[in-house]
Amino acid sequence: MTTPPTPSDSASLATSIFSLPQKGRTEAEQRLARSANWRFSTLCAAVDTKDQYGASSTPIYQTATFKGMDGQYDYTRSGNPTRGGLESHLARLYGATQTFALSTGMTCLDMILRLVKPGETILAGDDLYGGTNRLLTYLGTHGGIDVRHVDTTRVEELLPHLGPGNKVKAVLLESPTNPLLKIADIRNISKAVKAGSPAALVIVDNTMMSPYLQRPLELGADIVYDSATKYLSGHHDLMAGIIAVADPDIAKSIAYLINSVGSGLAPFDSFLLLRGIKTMSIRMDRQLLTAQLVATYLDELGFLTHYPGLKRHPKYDIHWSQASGAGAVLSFVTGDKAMSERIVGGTRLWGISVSFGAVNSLISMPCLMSHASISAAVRAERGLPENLIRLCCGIEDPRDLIDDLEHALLAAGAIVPDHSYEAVSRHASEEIYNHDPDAWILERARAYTRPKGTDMEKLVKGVQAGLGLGDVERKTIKSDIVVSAPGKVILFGEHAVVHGVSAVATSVDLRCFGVLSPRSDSKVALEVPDLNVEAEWDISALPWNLLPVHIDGSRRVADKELDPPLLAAIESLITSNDVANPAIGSQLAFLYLYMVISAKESNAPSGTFTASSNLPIGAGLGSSAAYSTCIASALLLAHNHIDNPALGESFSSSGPGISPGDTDLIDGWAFLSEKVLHGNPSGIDNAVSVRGGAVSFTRSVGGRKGGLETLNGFSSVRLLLTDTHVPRDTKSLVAGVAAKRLAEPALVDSTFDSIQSISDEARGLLGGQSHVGRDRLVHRLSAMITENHQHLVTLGVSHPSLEMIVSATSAEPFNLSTKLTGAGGGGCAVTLIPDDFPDTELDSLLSTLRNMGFTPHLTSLGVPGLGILSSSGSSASPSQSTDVLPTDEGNNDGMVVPKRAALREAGRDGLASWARGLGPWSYT
Ligand SMILES: N[C@@H](CCSC[C@H](N)C(=O)O)C(=O)O
Repeated sequence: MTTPPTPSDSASLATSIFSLPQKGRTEAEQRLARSANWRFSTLCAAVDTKDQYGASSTPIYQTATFKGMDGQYDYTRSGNPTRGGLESHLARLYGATQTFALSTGMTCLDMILRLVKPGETILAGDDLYGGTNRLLTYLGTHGGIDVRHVDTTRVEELLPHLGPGNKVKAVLLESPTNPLLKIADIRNISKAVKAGSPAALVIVDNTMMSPYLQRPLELGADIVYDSATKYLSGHHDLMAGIIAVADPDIAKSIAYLINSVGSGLAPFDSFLLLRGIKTMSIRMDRQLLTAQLVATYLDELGFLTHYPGLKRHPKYDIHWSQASGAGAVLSFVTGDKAMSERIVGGTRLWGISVSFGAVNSLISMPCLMSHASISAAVRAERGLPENLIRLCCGIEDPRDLIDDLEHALLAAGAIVPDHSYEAVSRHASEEIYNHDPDAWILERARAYTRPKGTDMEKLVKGVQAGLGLGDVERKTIKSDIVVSAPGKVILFGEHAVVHGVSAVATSVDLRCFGVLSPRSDSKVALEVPDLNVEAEWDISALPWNLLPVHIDGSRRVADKELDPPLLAAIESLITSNDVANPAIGSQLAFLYLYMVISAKESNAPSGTFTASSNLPIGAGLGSSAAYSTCIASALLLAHNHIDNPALGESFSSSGPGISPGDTDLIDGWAFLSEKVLHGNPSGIDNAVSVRGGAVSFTRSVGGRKGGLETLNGFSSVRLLLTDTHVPRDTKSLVAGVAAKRLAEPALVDSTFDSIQSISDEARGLLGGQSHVGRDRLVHRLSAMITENHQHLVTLGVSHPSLEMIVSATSAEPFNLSTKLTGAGGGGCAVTLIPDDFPDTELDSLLSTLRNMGFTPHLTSLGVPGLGILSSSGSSASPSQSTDVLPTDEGNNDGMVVPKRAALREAGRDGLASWARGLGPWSYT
């Protein structure tokens, strides 16, 4: 090979802190000689550290420059003692003359492939990591390099390319390949390349194995590289890559490139990597055992499973002749992409993520994630199944990992219980595991079988047969149904509303989001991560016999009242009947609506409802009504009781929407759910949540007529909602006002009259009848907010924390109007933000409030009500049940996360952008 000119400082890259200081040289050399006989795990842990203070772990030399003119180091791009220490340590692990630590595995490949010149040829595998394929494609299109993909599992496939006159400069191998775990015969390929193309370099991406399991330099390869982000570091907390070479000339060339480009690993990452390496062998020992169990389990269940630890792997013997373990990555085929997405979305312990080698286990669909940068056509050409699932085992207890996977396989309908299997007791199972994990896993797999056929109907029948359900036709939805609904603030009239005064409430742009996703195991499940709720029920175990009305078909119109015996029976299924506890209430309300809307068992669909909200819970902002609206609308959509905007079944000729009839229907069911949660709610919260905008509500008191009026003239206004975090007791605050009215009737009644006038004016302004301009509207609303707050102070329901917010916001330079909202006594305050309020002042107000210990949320009033994701619906294509989050590359290289999982993981602050990214929504 041609060696580029070697700069004098390149030598510093090839040196380590333990080998250099003259004082310790003899000692270091002695230790090196002794370490020649040490086994791998000893080598991992025995890091040779020399430093002036005797530090036991290699210090971090966090410096860019080094003083002096004749020292070993001058500049960290060229060499750094921490990186040098790491590289010396790694050289022993790889059996290399020299190793280099770089910023990523892909940087390693970039450096190595710079040794190939335009016009020369690279031979690479046809099953390989998507990022590698991307770089090779780039070199082919931009670097004038002839890149050829061949089946590297067959040495004879390479031979024609190595014939006379060939220009092969690099043969790039993965073994096992990513993600199909195919095996290349490194030893024989190296021999063939040396014979046919002596100038060519055999390069091995060893990431799947790490030097612990496979050392390709010993098999004849010229250059090995590893993504140290994986097993070497082991914790997914850094990115790094390692190049290992045997030939000093190749080492010089690589050193030259690394120094020229500046791709060496930073000191802190070098330190972290050095720390991770010490535990590599024990981590991997555990990971390998688990991978073997998982692969055996899937194989026994009848999935086509790729793992070189399985005896029936076509290259089992070759793999074990060149490696000492099968690794901790395996992949399997389900035959159905939608099913694979359900499996991936159904796991808890297995994290949905790219990469592998970390202590925590990961699950992914390569075609949608790590290999998405390879076009679908090329993937198909190379035989990479779209439904392939890749599993990367961590160090968790294998029993928990199998439990979790089994649960997801069952829920996805990928396996069904084998009815003929006689289960062993839990105790016996533990005994078997303790004595013989291989026998244990075979026993586990015997309990299930794969359903015959792949379509959903057959799967569901398989589940029913397995559960002995005879002819019960269990329904499921075909794809995710995604809904959202807003919370509310009472703008005017709280407390007075209890005594017959009108209240005005508007929707607020903080929302609950819900996804109803299909499953096919005859279960219904509820997940509300904000409340730590994760519950599932066998549909057949629900108290169907207690349903009050037995009619054909399911229920379209909501009952006016709850059915106490049914509610009590559902309560008994839930571990506690403390309805006031939102975690319990959420389950009760969901199951109640689920049963009553289904009306009979055979109508009840299998599914998982997942809800998460960015509304503070229990702060008087209508979080329960938003949740109720979500469950009601999702269940009604599942039964096709309301039109699905996704299917173009809209009422409006101008585009998809939710008809007034459907809006009323949803509101009725949301109100019933509110009754489950609150006993005797006014109905204003669900009305606002379903309809959005603003409503005026008058309670029927003392024979006077009450009612609800939609205020159509309300357009969105900015609002600051500030949570005091002071807990309050609504009941005692309401009782306090009633007691005050008894004690001071004249004062309280005149206060109520004033509040009624405010509500009347608000009704006029917001109802669209009075045609005032926008400025005047905001000005009047501000004045009425200040006035209404004073009345609430008179009623005795404010709190020092609320008064602090009122003073802070009304002070110069802000001059804003604030009132308490809801019950008062703590909870939230609302501040109207005029349209022309400067952003700089808003920022300063937000920090003022935060410094006072409050949490302000900037939001809008009068936003739309119930939303249904337009691309969701019971008849949509199953493949739409995942979200593709495009990367910055803007191609199809995206990360796909099942909607249910993405919702769980979005977190309070990420919900709104998650929802926006899903596609167009239809609103009431
Ligand atoms: N978006 C990334 C995906 C990284 S995949 C990382 C790893 N090699 C794996 O196989 O999981 C990219 O485009 O590179």
